[in-house]
Amino acid sequence: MINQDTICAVATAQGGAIGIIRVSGPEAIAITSSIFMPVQEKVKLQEKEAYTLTFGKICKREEVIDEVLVSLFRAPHSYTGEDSTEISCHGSSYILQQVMQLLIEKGCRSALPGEFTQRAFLNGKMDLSQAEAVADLIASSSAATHRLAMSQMRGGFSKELTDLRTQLLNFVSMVELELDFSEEDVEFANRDALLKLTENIEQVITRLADSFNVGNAIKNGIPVAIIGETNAGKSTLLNVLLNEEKAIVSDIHGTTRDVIEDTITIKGTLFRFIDTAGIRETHDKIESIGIERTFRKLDQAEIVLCMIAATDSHEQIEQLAAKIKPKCKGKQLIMVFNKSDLITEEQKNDLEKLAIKHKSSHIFISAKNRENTIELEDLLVKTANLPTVTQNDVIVTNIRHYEALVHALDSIHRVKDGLHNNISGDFLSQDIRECMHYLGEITGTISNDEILGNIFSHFCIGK
Ligand SMILES: Nc1nc2c(c(=O)[nH]1)N(C=O)[C@@H](CNc1ccc(C(=O)N[C@@H](CCC(=O)O)C(=O)O)cc1)CN2
Ligand SMILES: Nc1nc2c(ncn2[C@@H]2O[C@H](COP(=O)(O)OP(=O)(O)OP(=O)(O)O)[C@@H](O)[C@H]2O)c(=O)[nH]1
Ligand SMILES: [K+]
Ligand SMILES: [Mg+2]
Repeated sequence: MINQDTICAVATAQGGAIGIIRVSGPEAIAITSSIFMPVQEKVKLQEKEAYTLTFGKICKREEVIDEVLVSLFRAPHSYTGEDSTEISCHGSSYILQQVMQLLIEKGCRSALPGEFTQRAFLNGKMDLSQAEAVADLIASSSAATHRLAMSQMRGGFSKELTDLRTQLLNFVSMVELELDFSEEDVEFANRDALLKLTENIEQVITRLADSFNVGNAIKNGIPVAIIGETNAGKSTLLNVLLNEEKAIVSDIHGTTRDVIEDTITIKGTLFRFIDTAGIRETHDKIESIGIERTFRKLDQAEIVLCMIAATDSHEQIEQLAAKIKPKCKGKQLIMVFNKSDLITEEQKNDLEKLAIKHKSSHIFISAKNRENTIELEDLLVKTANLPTVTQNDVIVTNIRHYEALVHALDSIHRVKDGLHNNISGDFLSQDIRECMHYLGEITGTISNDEILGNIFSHFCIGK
């Protein structure tokens, strides 16, 4: 047994009708029993079977704190793999604190964030990527994020990586066996078969690493930067898209100085809208810093809304386009002509020609009057073009996993090059071992306290 402490925590959010306290560890049942009196007095909690529910009361000296239900789990058949109980109380924070205090008096310790799930991991109930998916599942707020987290929690990702690792292990064992017979110049590991396997592994890892683009977009939102000259109406548009007065709007040029961002789901796609400081020549020090940030955000965006007041002169528009277009390579650029309420049909046709000349998709809106803004939203969803995911898709959503995959890919490339160049077995085995190491980091076969601490400390208490 790795954990000798018995831990307890409130597992439910405040404000509900019922509040649940979770207890887990070797003394979980004995300690719970010591503060709990079953209504049927002959019954003893310690003697009850696993997966049963017992009704009774919890008293502090003479005073009844609450009437509760206690559920019972016996190791290894529980979430943590340890003996566990759950005490369902009425959802008063006073009651829950009183029960927690009693448990602690009898020898429990308050659980750290994520400690139940950490124990589940340490007791082999799940691997590390599955444990991380538990946190994602709790945080999921859309069908897509739910599907990704559910697929990862149920082990789709783990299975794929474990399979790869097993293949590599078989492969490296043979190479290392050859090293033992180095005098005799034998070849147990058929180099052609190895090369084929390497190419296969390279393909799988590449696919997984590439899926991070989609995974990250689904989980954190597709970054959309709203860029343009001062007073183009960027902040007005942000507020319309978010349906909230998030940014200050005024007729003063240079109102927005710092980057303002927030996410919202439009037709099932999560977007992260980023309002930026308007671009203009300025001697104002703070505004200049804001404009620098604008360009940095432009860098991170996948979609760029280049906002232009339709009332601006052609020359001004050309200048802006010249400044922004070169910075949008590999991004989707949409020219948004705002304030179309202020222009004539003729002016509109002129601008249309300009947009066609620049070969970029464009739209006319009036942010202030909310004209055509729904069409802009539709255009955004179409431009984002996110694939719909199912629970069977294996998609990387976690930056830690992505980084490990990039390292693994690097090592597998070296293996491949090594095979092509006929390098010696000991170098080959070193590169294979390295690849295995990085894959093992994802599932937690390889882990250290720092990594674990970092992961579980971001969980909520009681999970
Ligand atoms: N009340 C309550 N609800 C909950 C949880 C919980 O711990 N308590 N969960 C927790 O987050 C989730 C459910 N997860 C769980 C996973 C495994 C086991 C469990 O007892 N597993 C045993 C038996 C499996 C079997 O019957 O085959 C095992 O793994 O051996 C319990 C809960 C969501 N809802
Ligand atoms: N007529 C008209 N006015 C608009 C429209 N959209 C925004 N405005 C006005 O234009 C002015 C500037 O709007 P903002 O949203 O602050 O512009 P911005 O691009 O964020 O400006 P900076 O933050 O200074 O770069 C405000 O007075 C808005 O009310 C529109 O569609 N039509
Ligand atoms: K402004
Ligand atoms: Mg603004």
